[in-house]
Order: sequence, then C-alpha cells, then structure tokens
Amino acid sequence: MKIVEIKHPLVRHKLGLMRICDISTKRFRELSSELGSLLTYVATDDLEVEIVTIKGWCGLVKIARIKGKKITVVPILRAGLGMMNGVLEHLPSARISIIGIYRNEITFEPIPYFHKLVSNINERMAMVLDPMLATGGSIIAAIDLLKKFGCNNIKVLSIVAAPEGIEALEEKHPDIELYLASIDQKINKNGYIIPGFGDAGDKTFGTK
Ligand SMILES: O=P(O)(O)OC[C@H]1O[C@H](OP(=O)(O)OP(=O)(O)O)[C@H](O)[C@@H]1O
Ligand SMILES: O=c1cc[nH]c(=O)[nH]1
Ligand SMILES: [Mg+2]
Repeated sequence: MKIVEIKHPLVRHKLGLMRICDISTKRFRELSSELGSLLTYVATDDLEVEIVTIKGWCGLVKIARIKGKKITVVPILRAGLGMMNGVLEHLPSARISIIGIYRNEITFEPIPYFHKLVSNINERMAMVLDPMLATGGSIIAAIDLLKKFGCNNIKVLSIVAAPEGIEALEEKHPDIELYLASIDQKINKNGYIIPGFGDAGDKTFGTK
C-alpha cells in the first residue's frame, strides 16, 4: 500500500491547531476543510495532463490540461464531510458519493447505515475522506463497499491515523493509496487515537 505522510509545514501547523482542546466547532471545521485541500494537492500529483494549443495574449501557446479524469469524492459520514469543501476546491466537477458508517462504542465494529454512490462508479477514481483512521474498521468497510460496486481505483485522505489502523488497512486493501497529515502514536482502550484530537464527528458538528 502506498502511504504518504505529508510533512509540509502548513499541514503540520494546521494539524497542531486542531489538537487544541477547547477549539471551537467553527475553527475545527475550517481546519478540516483546509487540510482536505492540502491533502488533495498531494494526492492528485499523478493526474494525467494533456498538452493542448490555445490562443494566448501573444499568439498560440501550449498549455497543460487535466485529462478528463473521472473522480468521485466519497466522504464517510459524519466527520468526512468536514474535509469535503476543501477537496472540492481543487476538484469542482467531481461527483460525490456518500457513505454513512458509525462505530459501535463498545466493540468498535463499523456499522454501515447509508450509501448513495454515483452511477458507473467502476469507471471512476474514488477519493475517500475520513479524518480519523483508528482501528481502520470504518475505512475498510467503506472500501469493501466501493469494491463491491466495481470501483478499484481508490485513494484515502485522512488527517490522523493510528499505526494499528494502517496495518489493518494494508492487510485488507494493499492496492489502495493512503494520504495522511500524521501517523500518531496509538489507540487507547476507548478506541481513540492518541494524541489525535478526540471525536472528530462531534467536533465537526458541535454535538456532545
Ligand atoms: O478507524 P475506526 O476505528 O473505524 O474509527 C474511525 C471512525 O470513527 C469516527 O466515526 P464515528 O463512529 O465517531 O462516527 P461520526 O463520524 O458520525 O461521529 C471517525 O469519523 C471514523 O469514521
Ligand atoms: O480518535 C478517534 C477515533 C475514532 N473516531 C474519532 O472520531 N476519533
Ligand atoms: Mg464520532
């Protein structure tokens, strides 16, 4: 599995701000989106371009243009939605497929509760968004679903990940690519990433 932990100072700075314990909902949401944008910049560095000739101000000029790549952005409800606007800044024409999954609080098993995928998803590259990769169960379940519908070109954008979750994801889906702002230390006994930033869904939506 290709794993890219982005060490860019802007990414590290914004991630640091997200870890402040009394961060407001507004600020957490803004930073999720900004990191979604920065992760997308890196995750799309292999998009194919074609050279076309256009009429410029001083005559004909050759320019690069992204070659009609079909992309679907796949936020995992709820917390993945916080990253979505930042991702769409760079991919404004991408279609959106939604997958709803929550974790059982005791067993940490992922419970899928909703999906609405774009048609012909087998022809698209999927960019799965979820800020937290803890046990990996939720992202693995989302990828299982995408593959069931024939989508095999998959990149995952997460903000923080625990080593345990990365290992589980690599075992189940070694063919995907994973882009991260940070590989954190571990998962605690309650299933939270340490240091992480707590419950990303609650912080994004102001619940609890
Ligand atoms: O890697 P895992 O162990 O599966 O944990 C990560 C998942 O947990 C959180 O979702 P949560 O169940 O809190 O739902 P929410 O986003 O609606 O709050 C988070 O947003 C991930 O989807
Ligand atoms: O640290 C964690 C782990 C799972 N889900 C979260 O929102 N945070
Ligand atoms: Mg949550």
